[in-house]
Amino acid sequence: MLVKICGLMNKQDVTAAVDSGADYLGFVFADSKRRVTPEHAARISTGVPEHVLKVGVFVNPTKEEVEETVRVAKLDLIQLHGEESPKFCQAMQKPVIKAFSIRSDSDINQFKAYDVKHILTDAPGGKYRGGSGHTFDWTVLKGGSAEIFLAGGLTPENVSAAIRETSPIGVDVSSGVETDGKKDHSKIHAFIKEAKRSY
Ligand SMILES: O=C(O)c1ccccc1NCC(=O)[C@H](O)[C@H](O)COP(=O)(O)O
Repeated sequence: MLVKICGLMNKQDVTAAVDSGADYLGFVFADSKRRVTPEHAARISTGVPEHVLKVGVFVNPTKEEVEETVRVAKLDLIQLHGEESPKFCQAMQKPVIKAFSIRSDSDINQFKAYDVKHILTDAPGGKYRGGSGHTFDWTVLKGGSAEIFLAGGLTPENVSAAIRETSPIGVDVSSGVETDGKKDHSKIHAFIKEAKRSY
């Protein structure tokens, strides 16, 4: 089970995620309370072991913006969280995680047009496009055949049930490992332990 800890904003939180066994680290470059600059992401992820991959999260970016951010922040993957087309995803220089907001069964039909590394399913955003801390109806994923990365309102308490119900290839979390809006190292540790145990 792959685990992505998203919305990392400082070195201590990056270290806690790595030491707890995270596979992917997410840095948000879109409009968000968790937004970081490419330079800051580069600074706080210096020294991360090579097997832990750095993911840049974007919403409807330009190709140039992604390329510059990949270069400065030394990203390994690109997460596209807006209405990016299959063609745009194809044009990326790094493997793509394409995120979809899931409102109903029909949303899963969009997946097949995308030839990407991972499909990530998330709850519809609120003020921002992601990181809302809300879950969506996991039963809609039962009709799909794609291997998905599950996100949206996951916590150390519900991740095990979420994995059982949806059999994802990976799980992604941001709000559920925070206390009072800040990453909580004991929650990061508990989340990763539960996710890896539930596999
Ligand atoms: O996390 C954000 O603030 C964010 C803002 C804009 C676009 C995407 C964003 N996050 C992307 C993620 O991968 C989150 O981990 C995902 O939406 C799940 O968030 P949460 O429900 O808070 O666990």
